[in-house]
Amino acid sequence: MSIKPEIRIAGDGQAWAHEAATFLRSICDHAIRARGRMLIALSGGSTPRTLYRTLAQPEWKRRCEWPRLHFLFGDERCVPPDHPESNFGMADRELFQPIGIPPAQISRMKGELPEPMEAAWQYEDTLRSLTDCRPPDMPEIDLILLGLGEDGHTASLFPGTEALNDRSHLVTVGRAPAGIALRLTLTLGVINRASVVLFLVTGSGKASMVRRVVEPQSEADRALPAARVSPASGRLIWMLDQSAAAQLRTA
Ligand SMILES: O=C(O)[C@H](O)[C@@H](O)[C@H](O)[C@H](O)COP(=O)(O)O
Repeated sequence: MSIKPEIRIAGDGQAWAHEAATFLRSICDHAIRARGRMLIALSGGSTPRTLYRTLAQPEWKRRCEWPRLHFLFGDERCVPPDHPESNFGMADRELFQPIGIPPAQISRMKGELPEPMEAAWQYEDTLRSLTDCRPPDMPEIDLILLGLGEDGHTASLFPGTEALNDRSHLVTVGRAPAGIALRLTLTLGVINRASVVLFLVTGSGKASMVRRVVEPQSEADRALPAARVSPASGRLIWMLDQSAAAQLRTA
């Protein structure tokens, strides 16, 4: 049973980035008040980069309790951290360095390891250690940021791949049809255990896929990776700009 998503629509461009940053801070403040600290898994891609740049601006830097946050990643390309395609590398340039987040507050996926499954196992250990969670229980991440690909992928869970149906790992190796093929990714089990999942999607190019995922009309729609994100006891929120929301019927 899929939970009902919360749809938030902001103006295009900087208006969306400001609304997304304001909403993200409210989620962080709530989690920090409840638990004293917050585990947040970052997404890669160009959409979140706009948000990270906004959060790194002076008027935002002082508005978040950064020392209370511990940064994880939803996925990572199998490349070194200084590679231009590295999700950690992008977050480090756009968010961690400008704000001064210390390495002790960051747990990155080691995309540089020669054996990707070894990197996946190491990250599983990191997740379990940070959440003090033993098998068979599923670690609970406070907030997972996700993007949406035009093919309906999210994190590095691509349509028709084994990673999408991996139920025996917390972290697995995904295969992308283009670009860097091998990628480390959280599995749906971990994503759907999160307290809050926040999709960040902008641009008219995503509008038809947003409608298919948010308002599925067929089994094919419901089988899309992003459509299978449905936190069992958490919140599912879509932070859209007007262009990406243009084909939604119910918003
Ligand atoms: O590593 C990545 O790139 C992300 O995990 C990926 O799932 C991304 O969110 C989508 O491909 C959307 O990317 P854009 O935000 O660049 O459109």
